[in-house]
Amino acid sequence: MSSPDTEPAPAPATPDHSRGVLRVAIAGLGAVGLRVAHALDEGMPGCALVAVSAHDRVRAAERLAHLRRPVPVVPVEELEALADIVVECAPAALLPAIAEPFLRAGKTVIVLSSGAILSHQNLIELARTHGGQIVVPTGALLGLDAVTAAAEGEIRSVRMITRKPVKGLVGAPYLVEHDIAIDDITEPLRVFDGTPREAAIGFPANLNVAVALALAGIGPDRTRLEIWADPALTRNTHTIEVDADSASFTMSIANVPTDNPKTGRITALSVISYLRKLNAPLRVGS
Ligand SMILES: NC(=O)C1=CN([C@@H]2O[C@H](COP(=O)(O)OP(=O)(O)OC[C@H]3O[C@@H](n4cnc5c(N)ncnc54)[C@H](O)[C@@H]3O)[C@@H](O)[C@H]2O)C=CC1
Ligand SMILES: O=C([O-])CC(=O)C(=O)O
Repeated sequence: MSSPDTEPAPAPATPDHSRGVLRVAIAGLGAVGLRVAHALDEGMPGCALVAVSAHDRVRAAERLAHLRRPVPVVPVEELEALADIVVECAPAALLPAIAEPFLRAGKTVIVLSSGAILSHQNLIELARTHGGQIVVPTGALLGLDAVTAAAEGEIRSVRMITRKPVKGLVGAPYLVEHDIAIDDITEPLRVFDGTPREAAIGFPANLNVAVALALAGIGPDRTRLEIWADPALTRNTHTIEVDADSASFTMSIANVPTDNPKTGRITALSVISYLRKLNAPLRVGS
């Protein structure tokens, strides 16, 4: 038996690409998806972009042509066979088609169209049955860690006030249905006062954040929500007021829009920070 002195030095650690690398797929290559794709392509320890889905596959291939490691553009149904985790950042109606195959395989789905979870709650059961996970990132919001922590105690009330520039709200089904014209307003106008459950239907491309807040806290029927159209604003702003037995807090965020005026820049960054934390030696925030 050799003594410790004479034992060969252990081989230097080298990255093992055969296992441990999470294969990431992106479904939807718009404001969020493209930014996340770039971040993954630039390199993220433990994560590799392996495939994307897009509405227009030719255009998507063009948008991805300059990636260092090009990936295939495939229909959403083909993503699961290629990846361990999918970032859903497509139109809300596609949520089941994107999420179901991954959840059935016990994998993880990062859901940006969080409003659509309310009308597809069977996905939660599917995740439970097969050992998959639906992750709703903080997205365009803030402080969901504080809200979920407060929910471990008793939350008495959660209120959110969203103010958006007119072009971020125009065309929302609720406005059309209720004949609320906002194109020519000169003063802030409250266009909605209700719950995230109602807003998920009336403002499907706008109020994912309110549903995320509701899921973190006291649910989509007890959370109160106001939406204002404000012609003087250039940023999507959300203010949250929480009253709980552990703490009361008020938080605000003013989001710089992307090319898609409905979506704040921080949304994609929230996904990127989530992916980066998965393998980080120091993880801050829950
Ligand atoms: N949770 C949150 O905090 C936030 C959620 N969102 C939501 O995230 C989602 C993505 O947002 P954005 O990137 O801003 O939207 P986007 O409209 O810029 O991008 C969506 C992309 O999906 C593509 N698409 C359409 N049909 C498709 C198909 N069959 N297969 C694959 N891709 C298809 C579209 O062509 C488009 O490029 C939306 O549902 C949006 O409402 C947006 C901002 C914040
Ligand atoms: O809620 C959303 O889906 C998007 C939003 O308000 C924002 O980007 O500020």
